[in-house]
Amino acid sequence: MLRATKKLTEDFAWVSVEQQLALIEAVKIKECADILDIIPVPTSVEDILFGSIDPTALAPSLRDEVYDIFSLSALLARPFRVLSTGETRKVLLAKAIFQQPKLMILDEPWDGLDSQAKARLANLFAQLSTSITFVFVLNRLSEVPDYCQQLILMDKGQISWQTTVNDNLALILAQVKQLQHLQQTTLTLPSRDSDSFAPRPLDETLPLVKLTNGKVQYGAHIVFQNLNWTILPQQHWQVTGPNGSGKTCLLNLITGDNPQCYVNDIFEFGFKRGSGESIWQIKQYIGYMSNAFHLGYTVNCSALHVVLSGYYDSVGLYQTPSSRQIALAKQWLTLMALEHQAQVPFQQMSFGDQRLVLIARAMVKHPTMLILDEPCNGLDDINRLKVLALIDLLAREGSTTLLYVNHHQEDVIPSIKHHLSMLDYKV
Ligand SMILES: Nc1ncnc2c1ncn2[C@@H]1O[C@H](COP(=O)(O)OP(=O)(O)OP(=O)(O)O)[C@@H](O)[C@H]1O
Repeated sequence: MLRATKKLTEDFAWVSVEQQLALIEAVKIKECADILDIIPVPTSVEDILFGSIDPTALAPSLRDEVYDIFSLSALLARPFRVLSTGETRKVLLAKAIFQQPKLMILDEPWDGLDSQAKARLANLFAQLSTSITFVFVLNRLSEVPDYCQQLILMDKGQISWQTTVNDNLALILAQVKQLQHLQQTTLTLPSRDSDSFAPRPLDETLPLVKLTNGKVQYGAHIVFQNLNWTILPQQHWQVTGPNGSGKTCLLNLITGDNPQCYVNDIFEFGFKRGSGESIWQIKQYIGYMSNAFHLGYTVNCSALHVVLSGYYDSVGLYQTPSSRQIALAKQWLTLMALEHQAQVPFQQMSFGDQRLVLIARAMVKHPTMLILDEPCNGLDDINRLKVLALIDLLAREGSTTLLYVNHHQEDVIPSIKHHLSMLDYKV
């Protein structure tokens, strides 16, 4: 048994969100000062990459290309646990490539990667496909690489269909497009709960958010600076920028989850930040969903309770919802085709189903501001299109302002007409 395990680790590399989570958790435990009772030395990116791999054993051309694709030189000395979602994914992918396995299993490898890294990595995989066997686990049919020879469709834990990839792929894509069209034409949003406290801005004529000379800095590393951003009610924005450019930091200034909101000049929802308001006074205006939020939603209540927690901005449900709220939350689950899983513990659901539940949670109160940071990661084609259509419906309804971060160019939300590029604020 031991021999089999050892052989596997040499010949086999696996990249998935579960691996990403496990590594983050392992580093957190290793660095937990409460357990160690000493000041821990942070685990650097270099430790993660070359803990079990000898860098001198790598072909220089491969090493240089991977360094270049993922901008690794700038990351090597950084503590692993402070990396952005996309940077963490890049480290995992680089480690898998450096392992030089015979078999590489890549579960949604592109999720979270910026478009430049994605395109270059796809090229590298195409080159490596002559010497490595790849198994891609993908939700988007459009992402199936053309060197894949077999396509397997899974349904409810079973192989439902298997085919050789040739013209079939074009046929399947056409069918999916038809289904997407059907999905979009029949969608309606569950209504708002008029009895629950659904705050609107104190003064509708003022901007919802005004950030003046915004800056986020960690030690000597200035993530962005001189960022001026005014968001008016009903002005929907897309925020773009490469991995690590500060999109999440910026949005977390608004939600209050980044402590640097107190050293920035931020006016939002009628409050000047740092003038005695509580974080909950801010959060009541906001519906929020991000990769980090998903990974941090570790409470194991039912899917229905997760949706209901959106009314209270809590992680887990600690208040008694009204029968109207329960009925509306059930409607959201039905809309996501998850009504049969209402009582299923959240942690037992698939990653994609969890994602749908958390998106419903973010939208359930028809918030004043809906902040969605890469909401569609882990969703299959049909659910992705459905979610994008729902977000657009909510934006068009007229009481929600949308802030949207996304790396996939095809995931367009028609209502969004404004664009903030983090590249304009790079130092
Ligand atoms: N607590 C922290 N300490 C040090 N650096 C941090 C901390 N939090 C974030 N950073 C750094 O700030 C930079 C911006 O991170 P952020 O998560 O905002 O990037 P992003 O644009 O959202 O990236 P991605 O597209 O990968 O999600 C990253 O380089 C990250 O390493």
